[in-house]
Amino acid sequence: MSEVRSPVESDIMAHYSRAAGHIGLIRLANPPVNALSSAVRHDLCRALERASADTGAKAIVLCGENGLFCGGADILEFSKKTGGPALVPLINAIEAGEKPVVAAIEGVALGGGLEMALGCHYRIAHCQARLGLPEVMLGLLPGAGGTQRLPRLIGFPAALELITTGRHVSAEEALTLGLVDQVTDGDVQEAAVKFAQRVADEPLASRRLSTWKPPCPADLDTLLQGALGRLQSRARGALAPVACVHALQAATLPFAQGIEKEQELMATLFSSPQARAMQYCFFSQRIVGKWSLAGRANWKNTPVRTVHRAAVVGLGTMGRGITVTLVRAGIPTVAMEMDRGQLQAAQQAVTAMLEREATKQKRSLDSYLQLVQFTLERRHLQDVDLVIEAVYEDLALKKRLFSELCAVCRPDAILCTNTSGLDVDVIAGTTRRPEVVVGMHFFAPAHVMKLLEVVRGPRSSPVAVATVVHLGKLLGKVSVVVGNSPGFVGNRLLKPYMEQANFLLEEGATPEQVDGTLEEFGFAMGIFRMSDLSGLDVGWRVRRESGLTGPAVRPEESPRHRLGCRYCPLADLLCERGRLGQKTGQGWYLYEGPEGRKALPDPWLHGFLDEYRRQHALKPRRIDQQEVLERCLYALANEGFRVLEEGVAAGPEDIDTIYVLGYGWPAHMGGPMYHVATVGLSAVLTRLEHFHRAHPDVPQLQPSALLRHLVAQGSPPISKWRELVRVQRSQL
Ligand SMILES: CCCCCCCC/C=C\C/C=C/C(=O)SCCNC(=O)CCNC(=O)[C@H](O)C(C)(C)COP(=O)(O)OP(=O)(O)OC[C@H]1O[C@@H](n2cnc3c(N)ncnc32)[C@H](O)[C@@H]1OP(=O)(O)O
Repeated sequence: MSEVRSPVESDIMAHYSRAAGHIGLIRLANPPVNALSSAVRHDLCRALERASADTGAKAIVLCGENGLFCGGADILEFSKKTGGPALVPLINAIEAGEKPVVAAIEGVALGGGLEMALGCHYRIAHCQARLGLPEVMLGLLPGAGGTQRLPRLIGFPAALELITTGRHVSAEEALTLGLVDQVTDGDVQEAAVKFAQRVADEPLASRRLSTWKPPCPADLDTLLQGALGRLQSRARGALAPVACVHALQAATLPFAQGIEKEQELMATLFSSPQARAMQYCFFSQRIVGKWSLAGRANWKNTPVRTVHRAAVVGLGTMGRGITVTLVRAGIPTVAMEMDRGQLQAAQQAVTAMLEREATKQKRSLDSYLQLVQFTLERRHLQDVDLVIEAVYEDLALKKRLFSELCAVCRPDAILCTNTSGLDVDVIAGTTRRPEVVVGMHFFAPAHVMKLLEVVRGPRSSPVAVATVVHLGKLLGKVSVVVGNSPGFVGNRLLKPYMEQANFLLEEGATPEQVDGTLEEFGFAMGIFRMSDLSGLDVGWRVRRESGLTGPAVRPEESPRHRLGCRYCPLADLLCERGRLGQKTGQGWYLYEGPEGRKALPDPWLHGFLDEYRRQHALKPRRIDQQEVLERCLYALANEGFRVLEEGVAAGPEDIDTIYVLGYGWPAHMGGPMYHVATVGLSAVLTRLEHFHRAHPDVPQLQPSALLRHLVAQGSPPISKWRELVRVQRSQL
């Protein structure tokens, strides 16, 4: 492809040149993702003017540099007042132009990027490209005509699904949906130029989506009402998905009216606290990738080892999910068990999971199965680059296993433990190579949940940490590097949160009341429903091992106190009665039977709570929603400040990412640290002081030193905490 570029044009962010065969070429050049910043929009307007004035160009190809079409509007600009041409009229101008415009999509076309492509008259995609309207994930809607053009092009049902989930689709799926006109596995710009030459003289009128009548299904109202109902119950107070449906509803109106409605809805979302919170989440998930260790090693200067072959040892629920995750990412994996019966059961389960995956990805099951080797034999671990241990959460067992792994694996093999809170350094200490040992804490179900806590032990090498973080990215996870503290970050913060919920039961609340309040706040699941789902025995075992309950407790000790601090034995009492949660059909709730899913209020439990309060002379009182939220969430965030003080997490973004991706904290509320920053640190401090005065035997309610310090500093914005904490720690 020949093109003429002047030196001046090479400096601008959307520049115009001429490709072969009378085709004008506009290239977006705003690395890393060609976001449509005000400067890009400005230059794009100029480039369009030049292209339409160029009498030598019969058609135009619009493409992006850096192997990527466009990542959408510049999210950084959302919190600033920026000028530049607005996107809606710009896209309207592309569509209204007299020359056909062909979008050449490679890499991604997302958000405003895809909306711009929808304003083009044709779309050609590279086979590896991904397309989507993910604005809902940022608390917004596709407000550059996307809610109006997409249903006109692909119909309401598909548009509704794409816009309300923000899901990216592959080029192949985009072709099936009619979202693109052609897919190529060659050079997409060359294909687009050839395509543009072919269509240069075709009439344009029928290619302008704004003139199309949307294909309205007879049951459109039912479809949209059904979606609204589902979203309102699932999105738990999130505004954006609901606004997306309303905007789509307006696509039945003439285009100009539909756009007006879209803009009106966008304006309310754009300035909403929810959108700010979700955009904070977006950037937090990128900030956590920029880890650094105590020395000078960090994400930029540390080499990564390629994992050509991995192994998973222990094929229970977690091990199976981890195996599927590795295989799905194309990594040859040894899947090992110690017991033949267990291995057979795991092989069946993993095969069934991979079969579902193959159907979803339109791939053959064999292409997955050939990547996995099920085995009972240790010798198959000899040539792997990385092992993930996923055996039962028992320190002695893990220690034994790691000393065996050290003997059998290559000296440079990285040895990871999927413990959810045990001391990674103690495990590492059983090997001769503690530097290759790293924690890799997956969340259940491991093949679904996006979060990975990467636990750096004090002796983990930077290369081992970097390799595990990189592997996490290949597996589609967001890795957060955390310190080796009991429970790491996620489970450590869960403890005070759970404790407060339990204390509230002693004081007069019911599980339904606490969960209802948390779910109304936006949690996918209240704390008691979540405990029932994970199994009450998990925490019971930890408490027995740490001597908080069970035979180690001295008989003279009060059941409601341990080591001078308040203790609530309610969960232990349920476990002693065999009420372990969903798996036994009874826990904090009643289920239709063992493994039942629907949590029903349990009259027995209510009677049990009454009796417990009587026995312990606890006078039940009315507890309002505000107290439930403040006690549970402030205690959790207070522990978050301690975790920051101790350097177990590098910044509030790390904690918030962990809670949003791993613990069902609603993204539209930002995360626990973002939440307290929004409430106001001074107000949170006052409430914690109040609660601690009322409950002096609960140390978790005592405000942390960092919280006090931040308040004393005038409550700086959350974006400044990371640096403040880093400086404070470096002075210790
Ligand atoms: C009063 C009414 C006012 C109305 C005003 C209306 C204005 C808006 C009009 C229309 C609506 C359009 C809205 C949008 O388009 S919103 C944006 C939609 N796009 C996205 O959500 C895409 C977000 N990006 C991604 O998903 C990924 O970054 C990726 C798939 C593009 C690339 O992934 P990967 O290779 O893994 O790289 P990173 O994620 O690490 O990103 C690299 C780097 O780039 C930054 N970045 C990515 N996308 C954007 C963006 N859209 N804007 C700004 N910056 C972006 C990212 O933060 C990383 O930065 P770094 O950490 O500093 O390196």
